[in-house]
Amino acid sequence: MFFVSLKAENISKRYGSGLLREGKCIFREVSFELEPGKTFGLMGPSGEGKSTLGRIIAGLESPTDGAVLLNGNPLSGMKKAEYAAFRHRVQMMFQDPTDSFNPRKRIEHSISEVLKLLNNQETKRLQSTKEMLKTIGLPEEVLARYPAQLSGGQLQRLALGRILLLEPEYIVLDEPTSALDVSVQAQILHLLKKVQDEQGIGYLLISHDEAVIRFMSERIGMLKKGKLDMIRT
Ligand SMILES: Nc1ncnc2c1ncn2[C@@H]1O[C@H](COP(=O)(O)OP(=O)(O)OP(=O)(O)O)[C@@H](O)[C@H]1O
Repeated sequence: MFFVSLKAENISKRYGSGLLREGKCIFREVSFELEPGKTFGLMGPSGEGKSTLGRIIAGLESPTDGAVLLNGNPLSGMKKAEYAAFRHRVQMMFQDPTDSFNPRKRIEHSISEVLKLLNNQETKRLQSTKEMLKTIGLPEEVLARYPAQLSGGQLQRLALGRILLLEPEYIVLDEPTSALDVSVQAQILHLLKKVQDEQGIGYLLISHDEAVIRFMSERIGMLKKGKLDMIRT
């Protein structure tokens, strides 16, 4: 895989600003870089803007100032098709896996929706699904179940598996284990590490849990009082 860098450059975010109002500045001039196969851990107290920063680097929200750069190209200057490709390459995984699946549909439906987006043939779809289930360590029986018939850990594995079908280069993991029992948290973290080793995906890991961040991350930043301080470089 060739080196694809994803950078936040002097990002500031203000909510509620307009022509006449300054608004509330959440953070100011934050810069950091994600690299393939590595994890940047983002920690900090609640409400300091970790999730906002994650959404900005995933292209789901715009910064008030500064830029998100993919291989040096600003996201804000991308054409529609380029932006769609960016959104494919940079995925997001959330805290509560039950929110990631339609409760009224069997798991196989949610998985095949993603595969259809990729325009794969039926046989290729079947093969990708089987390989994905092997990677995340779940049996094929789960496909016939409804989300409520699976545990939080199993659903979070599937949420990751569904993202992996898109072959992303980066994943923003927003508190990926916070909704899970302690015993299951470690399994998910180990799975994330295994997948990263095998596929070279870069992670932005957001967590309020310092132990999780320290276990997973090559580099660590603390977002506090509107600033990002590097704790491990
Ligand atoms: N759309 C919005 N409009 C106005 N303010 C917002 C909006 N989204 C977030 N905020 C505010 O921005 C701040 C940062 O929120 P954010 O969720 O990014 O923090 P966080 O560090 O991820 O917190 P937590 O760990 O509790 O999720 C909060 O004060 C929040 O109220």
